[in-house]
Amino acid sequence: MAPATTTSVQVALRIRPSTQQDVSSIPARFQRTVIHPVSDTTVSIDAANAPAANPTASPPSATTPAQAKKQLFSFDTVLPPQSTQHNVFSSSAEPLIARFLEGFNCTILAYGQTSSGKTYTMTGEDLDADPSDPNNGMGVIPRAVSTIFSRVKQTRSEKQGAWTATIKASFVELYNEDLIDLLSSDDPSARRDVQIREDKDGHIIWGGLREVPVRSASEVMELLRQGSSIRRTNETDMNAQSSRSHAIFSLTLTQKRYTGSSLPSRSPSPAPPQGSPSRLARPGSLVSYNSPNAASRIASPTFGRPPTPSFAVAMARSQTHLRPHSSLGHSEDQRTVPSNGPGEWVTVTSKFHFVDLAGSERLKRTAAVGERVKEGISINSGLLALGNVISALGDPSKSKVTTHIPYRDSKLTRLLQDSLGGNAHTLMIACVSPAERNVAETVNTLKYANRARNIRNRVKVEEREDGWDDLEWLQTTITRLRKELKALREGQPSGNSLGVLAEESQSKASKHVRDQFIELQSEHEKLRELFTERTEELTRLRGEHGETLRSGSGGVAAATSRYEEIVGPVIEEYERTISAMEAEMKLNRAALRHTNELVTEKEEELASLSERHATTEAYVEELRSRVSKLSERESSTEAYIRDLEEKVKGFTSDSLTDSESLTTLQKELGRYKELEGTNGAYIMELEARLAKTDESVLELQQSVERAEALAERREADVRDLERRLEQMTSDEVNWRSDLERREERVRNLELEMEAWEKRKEDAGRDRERLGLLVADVEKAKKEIGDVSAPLTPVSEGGRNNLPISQEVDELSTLQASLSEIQETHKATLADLANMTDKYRDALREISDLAAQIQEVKLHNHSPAASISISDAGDRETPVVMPPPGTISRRRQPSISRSGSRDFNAEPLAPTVNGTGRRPFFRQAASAESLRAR
Ligand SMILES: Nc1ncnc2c1ncn2[C@@H]1O[C@H](COP(=O)(O)OP(=O)(O)OP(=O)(O)O)[C@@H](O)[C@H]1O
Repeated sequence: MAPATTTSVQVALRIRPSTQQDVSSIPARFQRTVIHPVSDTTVSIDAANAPAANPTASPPSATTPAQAKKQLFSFDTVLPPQSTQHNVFSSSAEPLIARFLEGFNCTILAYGQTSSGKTYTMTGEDLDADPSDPNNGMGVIPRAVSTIFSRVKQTRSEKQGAWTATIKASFVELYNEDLIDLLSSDDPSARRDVQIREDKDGHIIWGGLREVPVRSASEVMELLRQGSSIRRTNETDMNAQSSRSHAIFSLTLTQKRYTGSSLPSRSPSPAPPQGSPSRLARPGSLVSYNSPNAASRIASPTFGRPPTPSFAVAMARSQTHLRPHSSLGHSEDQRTVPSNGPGEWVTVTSKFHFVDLAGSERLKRTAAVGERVKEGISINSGLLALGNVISALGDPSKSKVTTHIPYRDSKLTRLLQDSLGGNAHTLMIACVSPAERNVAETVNTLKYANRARNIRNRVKVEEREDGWDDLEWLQTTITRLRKELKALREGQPSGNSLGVLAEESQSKASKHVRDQFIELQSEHEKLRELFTERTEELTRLRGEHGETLRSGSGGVAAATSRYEEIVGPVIEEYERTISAMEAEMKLNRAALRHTNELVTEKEEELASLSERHATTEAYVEELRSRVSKLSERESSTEAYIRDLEEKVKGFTSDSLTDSESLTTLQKELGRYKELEGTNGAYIMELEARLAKTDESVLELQQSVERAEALAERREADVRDLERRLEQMTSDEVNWRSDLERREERVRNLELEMEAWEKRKEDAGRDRERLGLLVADVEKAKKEIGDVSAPLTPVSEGGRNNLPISQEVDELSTLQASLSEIQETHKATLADLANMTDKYRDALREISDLAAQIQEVKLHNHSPAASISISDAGDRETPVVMPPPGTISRRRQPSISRSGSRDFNAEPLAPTVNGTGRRPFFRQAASAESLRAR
């Protein structure tokens, strides 16, 4: 078996984009993005508002003092919000598929708060889409399934008959601490629970789970759809379709690999016979590679657990002379197969778990009530246990002192035991939301995910001999081996049994040695016979030789030479034969030694088998003793019950005879009942108080929410007022400059007006003068009339002395000066009219200005203006309150009857120098009338 290697849990961080639900459910001021990718492996989070999630948590990997609230976290991959589903799969999940096909167990685990995108990442959208299309919404599971099937197909065609694979799928959910089979064909009410057990090697077994053989990706999608439709989901305030359970979708890949150089001549594994061949074989051991449709409910082994073969499979193996390689202690890679020798079929089983956890949630934020509360508590407690396991495994400071990993604290951690710190390549995809509202949960997720990177798993491909867990098979094998050992010790082959042993347990080489040994033994026998024969002949010859010696010493020399002639070659041959025999004996001894070694090896194997058998027996014994203890306990309980019954009987008979004690007891009973009644009332009262407290908590929650909403509205109002204030401040500046400009113009106009008044006074004086002139002219005209009427007497009387022509001259002179004065008067009147027009224009302009000033005043006296003024405070002098005596006071218009502003009205027309405007208007009017005349 290949040695285990150490590998770290890989962690990818996925930041989801902002969703429609975020926009509608999170107040605008909390929608700000707080997490930002800094590089392909690092993110920074603005955790200013995040409460300390876990005071014992290790500090993040790097935090600069300058950014006390900005924290940096590092991961193996960071996937920004714009990452597509295809990006996520190819950058983090795809590399695991090669490991899975090599025979390693793998796990992909989606972790994060509710609504952070776990289900979207694992399952995604539209399972019927094309998995090779990088632009659709398919998640990690469908893409992985499709890739696995296409690679299996490719390997099958590459290796032809030397490789087979079968895939099975299972789907389980953990809901409120109950494990539910999502692919079970049973009626929901009769559905059997899935149990978690542990085998003697500490591997976790999921008992009673249905595993469905699958032959194509589309079959898997169908199962995925089927299971997902039953999985518990519900709407919460944070997610329209929130998973209310942890779900694990698993694929089990069983590969049969042929290790020989040439193609095998038979199928990898004979189909087991019908029926139950083994007393202890579980249904899981009845794996039929030829009947993929036969979905079986099995005691599904999790990571690292080999399949349990049936006795029939084991027997079939022994009949085909295959020795399980694992019993030789070889791994597949280390195995040395003779280049032209026969190969072996090796079974490798690996599991791929896809885990979609339910998200952690704050019950207040999800607005959970009733059943949702129970679900939320169960989800959170499972995740808390998971967090503790991650902390114990991944916190460097803790891992030094902690040896106990709290896997048993929840079913979730029991299920994931092999994936966290066990035999599996594990990838955690930590999902987070970008919104500020979720920053506390996001920081928590980042901390745990960061810590998970420190978890070390020990991974290996499990290739254990089929049958090690099959007690009946082990017992049969031990019995057979014992027989064979006995036969070997006695040196006589034991028919079929030895033949089976030789074929099963010895290599070709040892068989060859044994054959040679037998051959040599027979040869040795033959030589021994020859040796005896020759020795007899030698003895006879020696006897003959002695007789010859005795009969005559003369022929000694001749006899000796004759003896040497006859015996010499025989002795030489003997010597040769003996040395050859000695060499063969040496060989035989070596062969025997080798055989002895094999026997020793076999004995050791037998000893280890016996040991395991003993362990198994001890286990069985322990179970038996437990059973007997239980039955003992049961019998003692029964005895106790009988005893109690006897006592009750006795008590009844006693009570019949002793009516007093019965009465006392009845009284006592009555008292107890009373007490019970009081207690019941008290409990009810307590419950009512509890309900009230719940109600008030609810009310409190509602009022907090209302207050929050109100605060939000107020904030919006304040923002609006601030905006208006700014607008008014800028308006105020414009108005101020405009006003100053206009005041300047008014001042100029008033100066002009003064000049005109002066000119008007001059014109008045001119008019007076003209009036005098006109009177003179009138008088002159009269005089002329008087003169011209009694023309003759005049020529006779006192004035009669002036010549008429002289008076006529005088008159014409007067008329000429009159007409001249009239001309001047006309010109003056024209000037005056002109001036009056200008003055009216000026008045109109003043009227406009006054109206504008009034508007400004009205603005400045409105509440907003008050705020503005009070806010402006000592910065500026308010525009609406000019100092007394300035020109603006003079320009205040009064409201005439018609509603229009009347600038001729006296109170509104004081002049700068204190004189009223009325005389001026009257003068203007008289000038006007004069002109009209
Ligand atoms: N990367 C993404 N791109 C677009 N939408 C996403 C993304 N991730 C998640 N969403 C959307 O966000 C919403 C919540 O996602 P999802 O249901 O996967 O969250 P969850 O973590 O599984 O939640 P829960 O734990 O409550 O089940 C879904 O509407 C989903 O479509």
